[in-house]
Amino acid sequence: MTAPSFILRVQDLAKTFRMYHLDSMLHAFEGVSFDLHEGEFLLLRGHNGAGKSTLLRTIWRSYLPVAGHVFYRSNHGEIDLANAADVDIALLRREEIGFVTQFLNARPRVAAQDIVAEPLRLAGVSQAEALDQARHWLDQFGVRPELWRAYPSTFSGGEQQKVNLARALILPQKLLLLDEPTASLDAGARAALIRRLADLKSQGVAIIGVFHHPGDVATLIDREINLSTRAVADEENREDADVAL
Ligand SMILES: Nc1ncnc2c1ncn2[C@@H]1O[C@H](COP(=O)(O)OP(=O)(O)OP(=O)(O)O)[C@@H](O)[C@H]1O
Repeated sequence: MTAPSFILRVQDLAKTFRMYHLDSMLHAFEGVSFDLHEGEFLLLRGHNGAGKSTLLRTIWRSYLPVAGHVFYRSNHGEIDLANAADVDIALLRREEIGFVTQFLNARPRVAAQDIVAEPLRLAGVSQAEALDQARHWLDQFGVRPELWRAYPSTFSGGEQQKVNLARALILPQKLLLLDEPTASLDAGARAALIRRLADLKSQGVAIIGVFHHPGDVATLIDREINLSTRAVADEENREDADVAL
């Protein structure tokens, strides 16, 4: 049987930060390689400072790596995210790759429901339908109806996070990067998030996530990479893991 082709192939990826004020370099991670396929859920583990967030941000291309490749099979063809033009990265972020952090980038005077509906509007969904779905997801994540038309800049940390998740997960993407998305969520919202991730995974969305309480997503995990020990674990067959760190 031929192995399914990858969505993401990370090859010998390394990120170093230059600490100008100290005139020194800090190695966040190096030699990271793995493949990710449709519908796979990869958990990133490691101690504080092991490089988990930095790896996600490098794949998302907030950071440029100092070495390696991030081959991504987009709907427009294969592209190396490590070397792609900013304009291509912007397009992929709009259409195919999602990134959820614990922090909402709240824009002034934009209502919660409009923030959540925006990805659907950009995808051509009508205003009425997009708002309907936005309210559905705000409700699923436990945002009170009286807040739907309010501005999230004044929301609590957990409420902002719920708006963030509703927006990020409203439209299935090919690749989803999650940086501690459960950090400030209550139990109800955590359960809603896990249900939504299971649903997206079954639709073929490939997911890479960092979770401080991985037990939350235990049922979804296919593979793990530990950036502290460079160990790789494959749920099904450790010997056959196509991950080489
Ligand atoms: N912009 C930056 N400039 C300089 N150093 C940075 C920068 N971002 C991260 N680092 C350093 O890179 C290392 C990895 O940080 P990172 O945030 O990726 O770790 P992490 O594994 O996500 O940690 P945690 O579990 O604490 O969130 C840390 O030592 C951090 O200080």
